[in-house]
Amino acid sequence: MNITIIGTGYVGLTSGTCFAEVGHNVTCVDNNPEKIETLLKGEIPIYEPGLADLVKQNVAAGRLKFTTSTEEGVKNGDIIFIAVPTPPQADGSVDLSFIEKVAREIAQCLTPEHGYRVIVDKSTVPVKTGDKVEQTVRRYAPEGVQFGVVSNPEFLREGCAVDDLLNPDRIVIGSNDEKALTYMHKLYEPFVAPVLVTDINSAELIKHAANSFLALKISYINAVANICEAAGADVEKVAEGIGMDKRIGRQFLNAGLGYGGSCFPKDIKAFINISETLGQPFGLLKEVERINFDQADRFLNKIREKLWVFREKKIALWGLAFKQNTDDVRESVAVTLAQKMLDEGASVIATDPQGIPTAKKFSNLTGDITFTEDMYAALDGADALIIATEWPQFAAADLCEVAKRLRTPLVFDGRNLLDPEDVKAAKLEYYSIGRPAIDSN
Ligand SMILES: NC(=O)c1ccc[n+]([C@@H]2O[C@H](COP(=O)([O-])OP(=O)(O)OC[C@H]3O[C@@H](n4cnc5c(N)ncnc54)[C@H](O)[C@@H]3O)[C@@H](O)[C@H]2O)c1
Ligand SMILES: O=c1ccn([C@@H]2O[C@H](COP(=O)(O)OP(=O)(O)O[C@H]3O[C@H](CO)[C@@H](O)[C@H](O)[C@H]3O)[C@@H](O)[C@H]2O)c(=O)[nH]1
Repeated sequence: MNITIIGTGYVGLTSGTCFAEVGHNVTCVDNNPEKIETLLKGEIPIYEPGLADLVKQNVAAGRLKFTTSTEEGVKNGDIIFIAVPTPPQADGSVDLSFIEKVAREIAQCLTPEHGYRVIVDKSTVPVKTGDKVEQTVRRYAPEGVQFGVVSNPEFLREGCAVDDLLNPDRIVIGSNDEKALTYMHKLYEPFVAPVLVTDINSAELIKHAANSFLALKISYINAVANICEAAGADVEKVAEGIGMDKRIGRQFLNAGLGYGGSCFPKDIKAFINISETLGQPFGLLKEVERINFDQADRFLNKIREKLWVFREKKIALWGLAFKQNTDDVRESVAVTLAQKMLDEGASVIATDPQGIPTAKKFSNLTGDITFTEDMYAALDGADALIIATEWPQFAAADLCEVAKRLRTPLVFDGRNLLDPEDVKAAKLEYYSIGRPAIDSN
């Protein structure tokens, strides 16, 4: 089929490439000329494992194209996806101006000669946005244009997006238009995954409800971790014990510094706002947020307690990305921690396998911060090591080397990555989340 994706960011580029990979002809549109230029040169603007090769292969096969022209995209695509940002506003509500603009642009490019078109929203949007998209396209399109509107929320995780797209747990298709549904079934035919068809409002709600539930699991285990700390129990054992119940499951029960990234913080805020707007306030989610934001402060207090003050302290920071296997630093807890320590006068030397260029470009860190590619060099002469992102490289660190390089063998592990037995063998003083502290003696 001929597919167009408007918005070639994390979601647009990875999903467009995966649609091409299963045999569709895909045109990816973006209004950022720099991004399209990079892609046309054969480079990709983000780090996502496996994506660069897939882009190259599908461009070479003639199935994947990039352009800045929405007109060209609309001409090429029987199915037109919208994958533009839906950022939060100050009150938590969603800024839908990017969606509205694209809906208008699509409408103005459509002609009756194009025949029937399906307009699919893949961005994460508040329930009832589909209605607005339909009204807007209807209002701005020339008379005689035929189209259907679909909500097809995206559930990919950064860092494993290609696999999530090619082998999804489920595909959710929401539409009240039978013809649009036929197109969508054909589009997803090459995928071996259950397809759930719903009305458009339910599909939109599924996305916010799913992200909120995952965030709730994280805050739940973090609250349990704090109880474990007070009681001298081990949250890792507790999570294992809870997670062995198939009804609960072990995933998303990793205690730590809490959730960050471009999705959970904004989507939980949005769902709180949506529920209030609909007159059904979702107080539970406010508590999820509170627990999450307190996690980083609790961790900082733990560090302050040992270092006394940050001023004139050199801190080695392992992690800048909001999670492992990505270069994305949007709403990264690691970056928040770094800024708070810098504000209190620490000098920070940070490392991350992929996040250094993005942190330099986007995170606006101010103060005495330097970066190094070498995770061990970051430790030289530092007063403490802080682990803030769950990269496997950090989990597999040579802890004797860590102890040798630090000025004082103090380690604060915000992601519970290190094995307590290895920590003891390396004679480190060690503090993590919801697990007993380990003394260096
Ligand atoms: N990042 C994720 O892991 C993820 C996963 C699932 C859903 N989502 C949702 O998908 C949506 C997009 O997220 P993202 O992370 O891909 O954002 P992004 O910022 O990485 O990409 C969005 C792209 O849209 C482009 N754009 C904006 N306005 C445009 C216009 N008028 N015409 C053409 N291009 C335009 C931007 O230049 C940018 O490249 C959001 O609603 C987000 O919540 C994101
Ligand atoms: O047990 C866990 C799992 C995750 N996290 C943190 O939670 C955040 C989000 O992680 P993850 O969900 O793996 O990454 P995202 O790429 O943000 O993916 C989420 O957000 C996307 C955008 O909406 C959805 O598509 C995905 O299904 C959803 O998992 C990160 O800061 C992680 O460090 C924890 O603290 N503990």
